[in-house]
Amino acid sequence: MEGDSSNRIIPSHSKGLLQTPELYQYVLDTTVFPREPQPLKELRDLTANHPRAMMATAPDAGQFVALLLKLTGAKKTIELGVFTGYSLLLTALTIPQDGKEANEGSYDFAYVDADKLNYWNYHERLMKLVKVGGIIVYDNTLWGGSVAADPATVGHRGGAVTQSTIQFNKSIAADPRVDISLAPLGDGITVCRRIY
Ligand SMILES: C[S@@+](CC[C@H](N)C(=O)[O-])C[C@H]1O[C@@H](n2cnc3c(N)ncnc32)[C@H](O)[C@@H]1O
Repeated sequence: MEGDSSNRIIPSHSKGLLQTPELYQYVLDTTVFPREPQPLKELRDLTANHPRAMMATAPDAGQFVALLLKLTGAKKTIELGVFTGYSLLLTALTIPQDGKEANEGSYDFAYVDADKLNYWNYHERLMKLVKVGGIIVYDNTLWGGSVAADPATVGHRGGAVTQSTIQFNKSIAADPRVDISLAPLGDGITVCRRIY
């Protein structure tokens, strides 16, 4: 039957945000995996056997973060939430080797993928740590689509994290200190540029 999803194979990193699993697999196969550096591929393969493998940054979101790092020429970066280090390794592989110690107000780039209930606290702290013109990226800001789902159908990805993410998305949209874009890559990544 057309539109029947019962036989679909869900790509391992899919958070179900794209129209079909095949479309997500297409993005991975055509654009992401052919360009993924070998050490990242190996780390992703190792992480696939971890019981909490879904926590790793999705490779399509990671590719976008690497592009942002290059576009901004970031050298001083900070990351919150490491797990097996996919996003950390991609940052290390992408930024120049001459990174320097950073002080408050001098970070070029921050990547946040830690305690979802604390995203707004991280934001307030990072608004001091990241320089004006610097970038902050928040992962999982669509939280598996649950932010827009009927609360009755949200399941295990619902509850406190969904509510907190909904509030975070509202607050960041109303924050005049940052330019923003919520890119529907991976599990949703919100890119902020500090204005002042
Ligand atoms: C979603 S995973 C990060 C995945 C990582 N970006 C990657 O690509 O592998 C979240 C991580 O944040 C850590 N974490 C959770 N709460 C934290 C906190 N309050 N402070 C620091 N780390 C925290 C967890 O232990 C976990 O390692």
